[in-house]
Amino acid sequence: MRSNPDDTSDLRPLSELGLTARGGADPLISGLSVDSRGVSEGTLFAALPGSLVHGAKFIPAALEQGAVAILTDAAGARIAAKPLEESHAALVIAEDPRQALAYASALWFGAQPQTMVAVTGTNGKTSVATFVRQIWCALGHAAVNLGTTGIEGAWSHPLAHTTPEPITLHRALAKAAEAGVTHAAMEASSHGLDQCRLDGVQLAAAGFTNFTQDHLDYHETFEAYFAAKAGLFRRVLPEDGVAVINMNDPRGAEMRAVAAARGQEVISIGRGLGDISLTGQRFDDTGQDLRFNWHDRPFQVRLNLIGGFQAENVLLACGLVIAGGEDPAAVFDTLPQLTTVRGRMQHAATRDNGASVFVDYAHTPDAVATAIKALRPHVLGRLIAIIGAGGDRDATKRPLMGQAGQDNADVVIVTDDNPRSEDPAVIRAAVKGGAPDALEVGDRAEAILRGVDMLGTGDVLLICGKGHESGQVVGSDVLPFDDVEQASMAVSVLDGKAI
Ligand SMILES: CC(=O)N[C@H]1[C@@H](OP(=O)(O)OP(=O)(O)OC[C@H]2O[C@@H](n3ccc(=O)[nH]c3=O)[C@H](O)[C@@H]2O)O[C@H](CO)[C@@H](O)[C@@H]1O[C@H](C)C(=O)N[C@@H](C)C(=O)N[C@H](CCC(=O)O)C(=O)O
Ligand SMILES: Nc1ncnc2c1ncn2[C@@H]1O[C@H](COP(=O)(O)OP(=O)(O)OP(=O)(O)O)[C@@H](O)[C@H]1O
Ligand SMILES: N[C@H](CCC[C@H](N)C(=O)O)C(=O)O
Ligand SMILES: [Mg+2]
Repeated sequence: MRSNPDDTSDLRPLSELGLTARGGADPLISGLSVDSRGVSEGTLFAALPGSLVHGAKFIPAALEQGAVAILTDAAGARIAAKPLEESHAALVIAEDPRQALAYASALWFGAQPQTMVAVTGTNGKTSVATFVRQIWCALGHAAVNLGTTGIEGAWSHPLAHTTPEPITLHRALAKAAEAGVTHAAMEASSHGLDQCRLDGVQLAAAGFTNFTQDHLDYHETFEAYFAAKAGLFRRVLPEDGVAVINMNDPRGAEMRAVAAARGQEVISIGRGLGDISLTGQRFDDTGQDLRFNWHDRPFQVRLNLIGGFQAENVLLACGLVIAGGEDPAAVFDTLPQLTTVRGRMQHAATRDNGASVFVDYAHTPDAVATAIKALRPHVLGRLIAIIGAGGDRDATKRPLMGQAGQDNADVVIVTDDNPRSEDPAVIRAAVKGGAPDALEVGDRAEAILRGVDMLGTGDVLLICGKGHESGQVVGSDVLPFDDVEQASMAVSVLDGKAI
């Protein structure tokens, strides 16, 4: 184990990273990098096949900056054949250099929290990982969750990606372990799985929430998207690991079969079925009461969380914690202590007339439908939904998100959500394609103000899409923007209070 994950004075031979170079070369390595711009004297440069360019194109630059070893694939070795031949750098050719990098990063940084679990699925990963961390903390463990909202809990650290690339991931895990973190729950995004970013993590258990449309811009087909997610059980979770599967999802049985084929123990979750079987759910203003069975033993608990789907996420989280070795009854005892995940069905503000505003991270068609339906039992009057879709992301989901709004809400307002490099009007038009009756208000702050202004007694406004996010990405600028803040400002302005 490295005493300091950032200490590059600690040189180690390439062979200690599980890598074998051509001709038996075994140089001392000072650090790892996937980007030539991060290479310095003694670095192992991983020249990875990219979506835009092959990293091998940057091998000459990496060699010039002092790289002593290159990890790439056969295509990369061909691209940089000449500069490699002229250099003394060790060359490691791997069939899958991304996976080789993941294993090497795990060995380089060494320490990981002792008990780690991962969760995949189109929606619910952040929620499940956060609940797992909350349960572990309530049981007295030093625990973190790692994903879209960064690393949170007993140790915190910001992250740019839901599943960071292996060097960033293992550096963070080593630092967390160093700080005393013993338990970690991480999100396994489909991009992360497809690129083997978490293949070096030692998992005790892995969970599957659900499978619906997202990220077809990257995976292209539903089957490729499912195969990426199935990689968590097919490849990353070891045979003695436990798979925790939501059997209510239409693809749950298929995912269970993937796990069973590896000989993994399965804990199944479902409504009226499975090892943890949800048998009753009663909603009120501040949350819900749940009844469920753990095998044949019934439990009844209070959940201070809004949204029926959060019960599924919580029970999946329980399955993961139990799979990690905790006593089931002790796990279920902690559930009344669970708190709202930031930006997921978060209560943001209340108007003087009693109408409420909620903020939720629904950014897929299924999530929009699920979130609106989840609020319905809490709404006496009209349910108004604000919807937008991100630029430079799966364009085919846009009309489906609009339609999910139109089918389930009483009023829909279509607005902007991170247009990135695209023309926001084009994105809004696509969303409106599925919600022809929607009101279109491009400026998100104005959309929120208009939505709050519509609220009569008993009405609820649901602001979808940005959840915990703190910025609106327009072009390459990130403009400060927070839905919760905007909602409470709108309420203050309209109810005549000082801001
Ligand atoms: C689409 C995607 O996932 N891309 C990832 C991929 O980059 P790429 O294949 O596009 O890279 P490229 O630009 O073609 O370059 C190829 C290689 O050359 C290297 N390079 C490039 C330029 C240079 O000067 N020198 C150099 O060495 C790059 O570091 C790269 O390794 O490999 C890179 C290195 O491993 C990743 O950093 C990068 O993630 C980018 C930044 C990204 O935005 N990914 C997003 C879409 C993502 O992963 N999102 C998911 C969220 C999913 C969810 O919502 O559930 C996530 O887990 O965060
Ligand atoms: N079990 C679920 N079933 C359906 N929809 C859900 C479920 N859990 C959460 N959602 C919806 O998905 C949204 C995002 O939830 P969460 O952030 O937990 O998902 P995620 O999988 O981490 O998303 P991302 O892909 O951005 O990382 C929520 O705000 C809610 O609208
Ligand atoms: N992890 C998701 C987040 C989407 C959030 C939404 N606000 C958007 O920008 O589309 C993605 O990158 O697809
Ligand atoms: Mg997430």
